[in-house]
Amino acid sequence: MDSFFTISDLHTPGMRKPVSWQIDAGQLWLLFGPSGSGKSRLLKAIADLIDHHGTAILQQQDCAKMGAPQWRRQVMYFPAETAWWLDTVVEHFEQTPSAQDLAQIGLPQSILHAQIDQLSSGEKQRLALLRGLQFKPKILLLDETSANLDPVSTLQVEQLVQAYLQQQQAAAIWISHDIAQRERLACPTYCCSIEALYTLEA
Ligand SMILES: Nc1ncnc2c1ncn2[C@@H]1O[C@H](COP(=O)(O)OP(=O)(O)OP(=O)(O)O)[C@@H](O)[C@H]1O
Repeated sequence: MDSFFTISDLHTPGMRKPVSWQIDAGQLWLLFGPSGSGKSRLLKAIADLIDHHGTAILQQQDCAKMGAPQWRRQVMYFPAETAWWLDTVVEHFEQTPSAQDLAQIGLPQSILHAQIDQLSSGEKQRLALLRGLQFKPKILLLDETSANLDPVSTLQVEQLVQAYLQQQQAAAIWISHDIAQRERLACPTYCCSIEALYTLEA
């Protein structure tokens, strides 16, 4: 049977070795490793945001044969530092999130009309996640998505991601330095150090 998502010999400057990886629908992988070891570069290469060698195939669709914007909507990178380009929160959404959508990640409805430059980094990370999920990506590439959050908000974000993966039969790679989070979210099979990926032969 064809695999859901396969990367083969993926390599870019900043990564020590090419990486190959097979990921099934519904899986949530926690990726960890020392600072500067290439975790973010790997996720950016998977999302086709930076020049790279190797292949990435999602449900038999080859990244190399697809336009970058279309690929990035399906294989979506959520950076640690979120990007905003308009004045207020609501202007960045295709569909205005409901009060319930916001409440599930601990945010009030009034935040929709807040100025972007008045938000904390943790508020921006949660809003960026909500915004990205509206595009229904099949692969979430989460770069320290809860690093700026308090414990309650962290749990809310974890629940949102887990529910999304089940509902949409999507998959995620989540970079996290938080050992407790790794234990909560991923059974050992789905927890992986970048060094282990580097040692696997393609
Ligand atoms: N354009 C580039 N060309 C070559 N190397 C780069 C480039 N950009 C970044 N690097 C280097 O790639 C290495 C890996 O960076 P990366 O951001 O992937 O690390 P990381 O594992 O995500 O670290 P952290 O946990 O601190 O976020 C770093 O040494 C960085 O300096």
